[in-house]
Amino acid sequence: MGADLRLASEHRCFGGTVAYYRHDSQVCGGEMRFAVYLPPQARAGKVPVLYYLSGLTCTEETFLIKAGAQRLAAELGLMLVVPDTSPRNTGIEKEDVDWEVGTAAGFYVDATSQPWASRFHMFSYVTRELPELVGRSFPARMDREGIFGHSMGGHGALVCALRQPGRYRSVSAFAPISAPMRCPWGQKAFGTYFGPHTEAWRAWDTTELLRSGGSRLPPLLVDQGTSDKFLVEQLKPELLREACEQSGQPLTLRFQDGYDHGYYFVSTFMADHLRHHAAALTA
Ligand SMILES: N[C@@H](CCC(=O)N[C@@H](CS)C(=O)NCC(=O)O)C(=O)O
Repeated sequence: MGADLRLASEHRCFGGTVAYYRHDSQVCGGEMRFAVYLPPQARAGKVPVLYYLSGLTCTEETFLIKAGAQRLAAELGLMLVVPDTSPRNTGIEKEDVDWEVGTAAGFYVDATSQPWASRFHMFSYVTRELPELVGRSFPARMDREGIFGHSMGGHGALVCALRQPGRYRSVSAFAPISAPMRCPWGQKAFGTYFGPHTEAWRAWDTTELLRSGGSRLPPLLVDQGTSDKFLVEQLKPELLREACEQSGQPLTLRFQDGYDHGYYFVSTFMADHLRHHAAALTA
């Protein structure tokens, strides 16, 4: 472990280890938290890295206690890296008044509008600073990275991949916010983090990135519950399908009958997603 990491807790899990860390982030200007699952194979050598980006209101712990990913990650030899969903305790006025912006709602973008631009740089954090830290602190194969996420984190995974074509070997999402510019969650967050000029928002919207950049990602796997209360107003998977069709991006979009938005849904289809990533990361 690097000297720059502070270990908060460590737990044996399916022969590997779940550990929670804190460190001083340069790009976010203060303390950040993340979690790592090291599979048993990491004791013998380097293993591929799969980043999971969580949704609104989550912490770095939510996925590891609710998604049930560790058993299969241990079998497949995948390292799981789970960042927190935003900086916390920044002192920014109103950071904690609304669950849709601020704390636990970083949206995996680099804010340009003050006061958020002083701390909310989650894109640079999850794509640059955190991977660098992981690469020098753990037995990680940094030439084999995959990324996935849920809801706000599904949007984050897709945008991180689309902004860096060729970087991630595998990409998937659970109930992603597919077109943030065209839904209330995204409009509120982007207005807060980038200001009112919507032209600047396009660089952070999956459907806009697909439309302007074309097919640039490995085949996508996306699962969406049909009883998800956010489906129609916030998530809009039909816009993702349309953008993928227009740009020639391969997409497997599965509607799962009767599933809602929460971790009972995520955990049900977790194995399919882990196998989707392992096929690309361990080949
Ligand atoms: N607080 C919101 C729900 C927020 C929510 O559903 N968050 C999702 C991600 S967008 C989640 O994973 N929550 C944590 C959990 O289910 O444990 C509400 O009032 O409806």
